[in-house]
Amino acid sequence: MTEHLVDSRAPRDLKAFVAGLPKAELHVHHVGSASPRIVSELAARHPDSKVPTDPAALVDYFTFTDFAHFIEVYLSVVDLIRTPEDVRLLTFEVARDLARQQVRYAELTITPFSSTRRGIDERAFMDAIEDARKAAEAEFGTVLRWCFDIPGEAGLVAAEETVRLATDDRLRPEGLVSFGLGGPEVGVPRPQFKPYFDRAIAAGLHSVPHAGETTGPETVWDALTHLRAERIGHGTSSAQDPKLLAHLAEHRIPLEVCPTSNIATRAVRTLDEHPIKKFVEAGVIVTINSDDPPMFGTDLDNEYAVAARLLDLDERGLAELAKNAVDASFLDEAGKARIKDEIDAYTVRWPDR
Ligand SMILES: Nc1ncnc2c1ncn2[C@@H]1O[C@H](CCC(=O)c2cccc(C(=O)O)c2)[C@@H](O)[C@H]1O
Ligand SMILES: [Zn+2]
Repeated sequence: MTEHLVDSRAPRDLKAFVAGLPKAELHVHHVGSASPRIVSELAARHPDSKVPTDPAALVDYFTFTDFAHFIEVYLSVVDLIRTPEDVRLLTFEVARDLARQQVRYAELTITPFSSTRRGIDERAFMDAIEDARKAAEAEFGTVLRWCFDIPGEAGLVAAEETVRLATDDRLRPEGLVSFGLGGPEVGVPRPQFKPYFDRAIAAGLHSVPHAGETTGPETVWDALTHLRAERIGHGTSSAQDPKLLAHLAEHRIPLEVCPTSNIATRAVRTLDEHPIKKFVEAGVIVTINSDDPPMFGTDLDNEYAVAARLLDLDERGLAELAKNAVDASFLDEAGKARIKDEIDAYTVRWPDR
Protein backbone atom coordinates (compact mmCIF):
# COMPACT_ATOMS: atom_id res chain seq x y z
CA MET A 1 0.00 0.00 0.00
CA THR A 2 1.14 3.56 -0.44
CA GLU A 3 -0.25 5.23 2.65
CA HIS A 4 3.33 5.34 4.01
CA LEU A 5 3.98 7.71 1.08
CA VAL A 6 1.27 10.19 1.94
CA ASP A 7 2.85 12.24 4.68
CA SER A 8 0.58 14.98 5.85
CA ARG A 9 1.75 15.52 9.40
CA ALA A 10 1.70 19.27 8.77
CA PRO A 11 -0.66 20.97 11.25
CA ARG A 12 -4.29 21.06 10.06
CA ASP A 13 -4.46 24.83 9.54
CA LEU A 14 -1.35 24.76 7.31
CA LYS A 15 -3.11 22.16 5.17
CA ALA A 16 -6.11 24.49 4.95
CA PHE A 17 -3.78 27.34 4.00
CA VAL A 18 -2.14 25.21 1.28
CA ALA A 19 -5.53 24.12 -0.10
CA GLY A 20 -6.44 27.72 -0.94
CA LEU A 21 -2.94 28.93 -1.85
CA PRO A 22 -2.61 29.86 -5.55
CA LYS A 23 0.18 27.67 -6.95
CA ALA A 24 2.27 26.95 -10.03
CA GLU A 25 3.57 23.47 -10.88
CA LEU A 26 6.66 23.02 -13.06
CA HIS A 27 7.43 19.28 -12.88
CA VAL A 28 4.38 17.11 -13.48
CA HIS A 29 3.98 14.46 -16.18
CA HIS A 30 1.04 14.17 -18.58
CA VAL A 31 0.44 10.42 -18.48
CA GLY A 32 1.79 10.23 -14.93
CA SER A 33 -1.04 12.53 -13.81
CA ALA A 34 -3.84 10.35 -15.13
CA SER A 35 -6.20 9.97 -12.18
CA PRO A 36 -7.28 6.47 -11.02
CA ARG A 37 -10.70 7.26 -12.51
CA ILE A 38 -9.20 8.10 -15.93
CA VAL A 39 -6.78 5.14 -15.85
CA SER A 40 -9.54 2.67 -14.91
CA GLU A 41 -11.82 4.17 -17.59
CA LEU A 42 -9.09 3.76 -20.24
CA ALA A 43 -8.20 0.26 -18.94
CA ALA A 44 -11.85 -0.74 -19.33
CA ARG A 45 -11.68 0.40 -22.99
CA HIS A 46 -8.64 -1.82 -23.57
CA PRO A 47 -9.27 -5.23 -21.90
CA ASP A 48 -5.97 -6.55 -23.26
CA SER A 49 -4.15 -4.22 -20.84
CA LYS A 50 -2.65 -5.54 -17.58
CA VAL A 51 -3.59 -2.26 -15.85
CA PRO A 52 -6.37 -2.92 -13.29
CA THR A 53 -9.77 -1.38 -14.06
CA ASP A 54 -10.63 -1.16 -10.35
CA PRO A 55 -9.26 2.10 -8.74
CA ALA A 56 -8.66 0.23 -5.45
CA ALA A 57 -6.55 -2.43 -7.21
CA LEU A 58 -4.70 0.41 -8.95
CA VAL A 59 -3.31 1.60 -5.60
CA ASP A 60 -1.42 -1.68 -5.21
CA TYR A 61 -0.49 -1.66 -8.90
CA PHE A 62 1.13 1.77 -8.31
CA THR A 63 3.47 0.40 -5.63
CA PHE A 64 7.01 0.09 -7.01
CA THR A 65 9.94 -2.09 -5.96
CA ASP A 66 12.49 0.17 -7.69
CA PHE A 67 12.84 2.83 -10.41
CA ALA A 68 12.91 0.29 -13.25
CA HIS A 69 9.64 -1.16 -11.97
CA PHE A 70 8.14 2.35 -11.88
CA ILE A 71 9.07 2.86 -15.57
CA GLU A 72 7.55 -0.54 -16.46
CA VAL A 73 4.26 0.41 -14.77
CA TYR A 74 4.41 3.92 -16.29
CA LEU A 75 4.70 2.44 -19.79
CA SER A 76 1.74 0.14 -19.18
CA VAL A 77 -0.33 3.29 -18.60
CA VAL A 78 1.21 4.94 -21.70
CA ASP A 79 -0.09 1.91 -23.65
CA LEU A 80 -3.65 2.87 -22.65
CA ILE A 81 -3.40 6.19 -24.48
CA ARG A 82 -4.24 5.04 -28.01
CA THR A 83 -6.39 7.68 -29.71
CA PRO A 84 -6.40 11.48 -30.00
CA GLU A 85 -9.61 11.42 -27.95
CA ASP A 86 -7.81 9.52 -25.16
CA VAL A 87 -5.14 12.26 -25.28
CA ARG A 88 -7.69 15.07 -25.14
CA LEU A 89 -9.69 13.46 -22.30
CA LEU A 90 -6.54 12.82 -20.26
CA THR A 91 -5.21 16.33 -20.75
CA PHE A 92 -8.46 18.09 -19.86
CA GLU A 93 -8.99 15.92 -16.75
CA VAL A 94 -5.42 16.56 -15.58
CA ALA A 95 -6.15 20.29 -15.89
CA ARG A 96 -9.32 19.80 -13.82
CA ASP A 97 -7.32 18.12 -11.05
CA LEU A 98 -4.73 20.90 -11.12
CA ALA A 99 -7.44 23.59 -10.96
CA ARG A 100 -8.98 21.85 -7.93
CA GLN A 101 -5.66 22.51 -6.14
CA GLN A 102 -5.67 26.19 -7.06
CA VAL A 103 -2.92 25.64 -9.65
CA ARG A 104 -3.04 28.75 -11.80
CA TYR A 105 -0.18 27.71 -14.09
CA ALA A 106 1.46 24.37 -14.90
CA GLU A 107 4.20 23.21 -17.25
CA LEU A 108 3.08 19.67 -18.15
CA THR A 109 5.80 17.28 -19.34
CA ILE A 110 4.64 15.33 -22.38
CA THR A 111 6.55 12.58 -24.21
CA PRO A 112 5.18 12.80 -27.77
CA PHE A 113 7.56 10.10 -29.04
CA SER A 114 5.83 7.53 -26.83
CA SER A 115 2.47 8.35 -28.38
CA THR A 116 3.48 8.75 -32.04
CA ARG A 117 5.47 5.51 -31.97
CA ARG A 118 2.30 3.81 -30.65
CA GLY A 119 0.43 4.95 -33.73
CA ILE A 120 -1.22 8.22 -32.74
CA ASP A 121 -0.99 10.62 -35.68
CA GLU A 122 1.38 13.49 -34.81
CA ARG A 123 -0.89 16.26 -36.13
CA ALA A 124 -3.92 14.79 -34.30
CA PHE A 125 -1.80 14.49 -31.12
CA MET A 126 -0.84 18.17 -31.23
CA ASP A 127 -4.42 19.24 -31.96
CA ALA A 128 -5.68 17.13 -29.01
CA ILE A 129 -3.34 18.68 -26.43
CA GLU A 130 -3.92 22.20 -27.76
CA ASP A 131 -7.72 21.76 -27.76
CA ALA A 132 -7.55 20.57 -24.14
CA ARG A 133 -5.19 23.41 -23.15
CA LYS A 134 -7.51 26.10 -24.55
CA ALA A 135 -10.62 24.42 -23.11
CA ALA A 136 -8.98 24.14 -19.67
CA GLU A 137 -7.97 27.81 -19.68
CA ALA A 138 -11.50 28.82 -20.67
CA GLU A 139 -13.21 26.48 -18.19
CA PHE A 140 -10.87 26.54 -15.18
CA GLY A 141 -8.69 29.60 -15.76
CA THR A 142 -5.68 27.30 -15.45
CA VAL A 143 -2.85 28.21 -17.84
CA LEU A 144 -1.07 25.15 -19.23
CA ARG A 145 2.22 25.10 -21.10
CA TRP A 146 4.04 22.07 -22.49
CA CYS A 147 7.47 20.58 -21.96
CA PHE A 148 8.33 17.93 -24.57
CA ASP A 149 10.78 15.42 -23.18
CA ILE A 150 12.99 12.76 -24.72
CA PRO A 151 12.58 9.29 -23.12
CA GLY A 152 16.34 8.91 -22.85
CA GLU A 153 16.44 5.12 -22.69
CA ALA A 154 14.84 5.06 -26.16
CA GLY A 155 18.03 6.69 -27.41
CA LEU A 156 18.87 9.05 -30.27
CA VAL A 157 15.97 7.90 -32.47
CA ALA A 158 13.63 9.20 -29.77
CA ALA A 159 15.77 12.34 -29.41
CA GLU A 160 15.54 13.09 -33.15
CA GLU A 161 11.77 12.49 -33.24
CA THR A 162 11.17 14.63 -30.16
CA VAL A 163 13.19 17.61 -31.38
CA ARG A 164 11.54 17.35 -34.82
CA LEU A 165 8.06 17.49 -33.24
CA ALA A 166 9.21 20.37 -31.01
CA THR A 167 10.76 22.55 -33.71
CA ASP A 168 8.87 21.84 -36.97
CA ASP A 169 6.72 24.96 -37.35
CA ARG A 170 3.95 22.89 -38.96
CA LEU A 171 3.69 20.71 -35.83
CA ARG A 172 5.05 22.63 -32.84
CA PRO A 173 2.11 23.41 -30.51
CA GLU A 174 1.55 27.03 -29.44
CA GLY A 175 1.79 26.04 -25.76
CA LEU A 176 5.28 24.51 -26.02
CA VAL A 177 7.86 26.34 -23.88
CA SER A 178 10.52 23.82 -22.86
CA PHE A 179 12.45 20.69 -23.77
CA GLY A 180 13.37 17.88 -21.35
CA LEU A 181 14.89 14.46 -20.86
CA GLY A 182 13.16 11.75 -18.80
CA GLY A 183 13.21 8.03 -18.14
CA PRO A 184 15.99 6.04 -16.46
CA GLU A 185 19.31 7.87 -15.96
CA VAL A 186 21.39 4.73 -15.31
CA GLY A 187 23.09 3.81 -18.59
CA VAL A 188 21.75 6.95 -20.29
CA PRO A 189 24.58 9.54 -20.23
CA ARG A 190 23.38 13.10 -20.83
CA PRO A 191 26.14 14.46 -23.19
CA GLN A 192 24.86 12.42 -26.17
CA PHE A 193 21.71 14.58 -26.23
CA LYS A 194 23.61 17.88 -26.64
CA PRO A 195 22.92 18.26 -30.41
CA TYR A 196 19.18 17.85 -29.81
CA PHE A 197 19.05 20.30 -26.92
CA ASP A 198 21.09 22.77 -29.02
CA ARG A 199 18.42 22.57 -31.75
CA ALA A 200 15.58 22.97 -29.21
CA ILE A 201 17.27 25.96 -27.53
CA ALA A 202 17.98 27.53 -30.95
CA ALA A 203 14.23 27.25 -31.60
CA GLY A 204 13.53 29.27 -28.43
CA LEU A 205 12.75 26.43 -26.03
CA HIS A 206 14.00 26.29 -22.43
CA SER A 207 16.13 23.32 -21.28
CA VAL A 208 14.79 21.40 -18.25
CA PRO A 209 16.24 17.85 -18.17
CA HIS A 210 15.80 15.35 -15.34
CA ALA A 211 19.16 14.76 -13.66
CA GLY A 212 20.48 13.45 -10.37
CA GLU A 213 17.30 11.52 -9.64
CA THR A 214 18.76 8.00 -9.70
CA THR A 215 22.42 8.79 -10.48
CA GLY A 216 25.10 10.99 -8.89
CA PRO A 217 25.90 14.71 -9.08
CA GLU A 218 27.97 14.20 -12.25
CA THR A 219 24.68 13.76 -14.13
CA VAL A 220 23.55 17.17 -12.87
CA TRP A 221 26.88 18.71 -13.95
CA ASP A 222 26.41 17.11 -17.40
CA ALA A 223 22.88 18.52 -17.65
CA LEU A 224 24.24 21.99 -16.82
CA THR A 225 27.30 21.95 -19.08
CA HIS A 226 26.16 19.85 -22.05
CA LEU A 227 22.39 20.50 -22.09
CA ARG A 228 22.52 24.10 -20.77
CA ALA A 229 19.80 23.29 -18.20
CA GLU A 230 17.90 26.35 -16.89
CA ARG A 231 16.23 24.20 -14.24
CA ILE A 232 16.99 20.63 -13.07
CA GLY A 233 14.35 17.93 -12.71
CA HIS A 234 14.89 16.53 -9.18
CA GLY A 235 18.68 17.12 -8.85
CA THR A 236 18.44 15.04 -5.67
CA SER A 237 22.07 13.87 -5.67
CA SER A 238 23.32 17.49 -5.85
CA ALA A 239 23.38 17.28 -2.04
CA GLN A 240 26.44 15.01 -2.34
CA ASP A 241 28.54 17.74 -4.01
CA PRO A 242 29.01 21.05 -2.13
CA LYS A 243 30.57 22.67 -5.23
CA LEU A 244 27.49 21.78 -7.25
CA LEU A 245 25.19 23.20 -4.56
CA ALA A 246 27.24 26.41 -4.57
CA HIS A 247 27.07 26.55 -8.39
CA LEU A 248 23.27 26.06 -8.42
CA ALA A 249 22.86 28.75 -5.77
CA GLU A 250 25.24 31.25 -7.40
CA HIS A 251 23.73 30.86 -10.88
CA ARG A 252 20.16 30.72 -9.47
CA ILE A 253 19.34 27.42 -11.19
CA PRO A 254 16.17 26.08 -9.54
CA LEU A 255 15.66 22.44 -8.57
CA GLU A 256 12.26 20.91 -9.34
CA VAL A 257 11.95 18.94 -6.10
CA CYS A 258 9.38 16.10 -5.96
CA PRO A 259 9.70 14.68 -2.42
CA THR A 260 7.16 11.83 -2.46
CA SER A 261 8.23 10.77 -5.97
CA ASN A 262 11.75 10.21 -4.68
CA ILE A 263 10.40 7.90 -1.95
CA ALA A 264 7.98 6.04 -4.25
CA THR A 265 10.69 5.29 -6.84
CA ARG A 266 13.12 4.38 -4.02
CA ALA A 267 15.51 7.15 -5.11
CA VAL A 268 15.46 8.32 -1.47
CA ARG A 269 14.78 5.96 1.44
CA THR A 270 12.56 8.08 3.69
CA LEU A 271 11.19 11.62 3.63
CA ASP A 272 13.21 12.49 6.73
CA GLU A 273 16.35 11.63 4.74
CA HIS A 274 15.32 13.84 1.79
CA PRO A 275 18.03 16.46 1.02
CA ILE A 276 15.55 19.36 0.45
CA LYS A 277 16.67 21.12 3.67
CA LYS A 278 20.32 20.92 2.51
CA PHE A 279 19.29 22.61 -0.74
CA VAL A 280 17.59 25.49 1.10
CA GLU A 281 20.49 25.87 3.57
CA ALA A 282 22.90 26.08 0.59
CA GLY A 283 20.79 28.90 -0.89
CA VAL A 284 19.55 26.80 -3.82
CA ILE A 285 16.16 27.82 -5.26
CA VAL A 286 13.68 25.02 -4.56
CA THR A 287 10.29 24.53 -6.21
CA ILE A 288 7.78 21.94 -5.00
CA ASN A 289 6.23 19.48 -7.49
CA SER A 290 4.29 16.20 -7.57
CA ASP A 291 5.85 14.52 -10.66
CA ASP A 292 3.27 11.70 -11.17
CA PRO A 293 0.79 12.37 -8.38
CA PRO A 294 -1.78 9.54 -8.67
CA MET A 295 1.00 6.99 -9.25
CA PHE A 296 2.74 8.14 -6.07
CA GLY A 297 -0.40 8.40 -3.98
CA THR A 298 0.06 12.13 -3.54
CA ASP A 299 -0.95 15.49 -4.98
CA LEU A 300 0.60 18.95 -5.11
CA ASP A 301 -1.12 20.08 -1.89
CA ASN A 302 0.36 17.07 -0.09
CA GLU A 303 3.83 17.90 -1.46
CA TYR A 304 3.52 21.40 0.03
CA ALA A 305 2.48 19.82 3.35
CA VAL A 306 5.55 17.57 3.19
CA ALA A 307 7.76 20.59 2.44
CA ALA A 308 6.21 22.50 5.38
CA ARG A 309 7.21 19.68 7.71
CA LEU A 310 10.68 19.04 6.30
CA LEU A 311 11.53 22.77 6.11
CA ASP A 312 9.59 23.80 9.23
CA LEU A 313 7.62 26.44 7.29
CA ASP A 314 4.73 28.65 8.35
CA GLU A 315 2.21 30.20 5.95
CA ARG A 316 4.65 32.88 4.80
CA GLY A 317 7.30 30.26 4.08
CA LEU A 318 4.82 28.24 2.05
CA ALA A 319 3.79 31.36 0.11
CA GLU A 320 7.48 31.98 -0.67
CA LEU A 321 7.79 28.41 -2.01
CA ALA A 322 4.78 29.03 -4.25
CA LYS A 323 6.34 32.27 -5.51
CA ASN A 324 9.64 30.43 -6.19
CA ALA A 325 7.74 28.24 -8.66
CA VAL A 326 6.13 31.24 -10.33
CA ASP A 327 9.49 33.02 -10.65
CA ALA A 328 11.18 29.85 -12.01
CA SER A 329 8.42 29.33 -14.59
CA PHE A 330 8.51 30.29 -18.27
CA LEU A 331 5.26 32.26 -18.02
CA ASP A 332 5.46 35.87 -19.26
CA GLU A 333 6.29 38.61 -16.72
CA ALA A 334 2.73 39.97 -16.58
CA GLY A 335 1.39 36.50 -15.85
CA LYS A 336 4.00 35.96 -13.13
CA ALA A 337 3.13 39.29 -11.48
CA ARG A 338 -0.57 38.44 -11.56
CA ILE A 339 -0.13 35.08 -9.78
CA LYS A 340 2.37 36.48 -7.24
CA ASP A 341 -0.01 39.33 -6.40
CA GLU A 342 -2.74 36.75 -5.87
CA ILE A 343 -0.47 34.72 -3.57
CA ASP A 344 0.37 37.85 -1.54
CA ALA A 345 -3.27 38.94 -1.31
CA TYR A 346 -4.26 35.44 -0.16
CA THR A 347 -1.47 35.28 2.44
CA VAL A 348 -2.18 38.74 3.87
CA ARG A 349 -5.84 37.84 4.30
CA TRP A 350 -4.97 34.57 6.10
CA PRO A 351 -5.71 35.06 9.85
CA ASP A 352 -2.66 34.78 12.12
CA ARG A 353 -3.29 31.78 14.38
N1 LIG B 1 10.23 10.75 -12.04
C1 LIG B 1 10.46 10.48 -13.31
N2 LIG B 1 11.73 10.32 -13.73
C2 LIG B 1 12.00 10.08 -15.03
N3 LIG B 1 11.03 9.94 -16.00
C3 LIG B 1 9.77 10.07 -15.60
C4 LIG B 1 9.42 10.34 -14.26
N4 LIG B 1 8.07 10.40 -14.17
C5 LIG B 1 7.59 10.20 -15.39
N5 LIG B 1 8.59 10.01 -16.27
C6 LIG B 1 8.36 9.73 -17.66
O1 LIG B 1 8.67 8.34 -17.83
C7 LIG B 1 8.80 8.15 -19.20
C8 LIG B 1 9.84 7.09 -19.38
C9 LIG B 1 9.67 6.46 -20.74
C10 LIG B 1 10.84 5.57 -21.03
O2 LIG B 1 11.76 5.49 -20.24
C11 LIG B 1 10.83 4.80 -22.26
C12 LIG B 1 11.87 3.90 -22.49
C13 LIG B 1 11.86 3.16 -23.67
C14 LIG B 1 10.85 3.29 -24.61
C15 LIG B 1 9.82 4.21 -24.35
C16 LIG B 1 8.68 4.37 -25.33
O3 LIG B 1 7.82 5.25 -25.12
O4 LIG B 1 8.63 3.63 -26.31
C17 LIG B 1 9.81 4.99 -23.19
C18 LIG B 1 9.20 9.47 -19.83
O5 LIG B 1 8.15 9.83 -20.70
C19 LIG B 1 9.24 10.43 -18.67
O6 LIG B 1 8.71 11.69 -19.04
ZN1 LIG C 1 9.69 13.64 -13.57
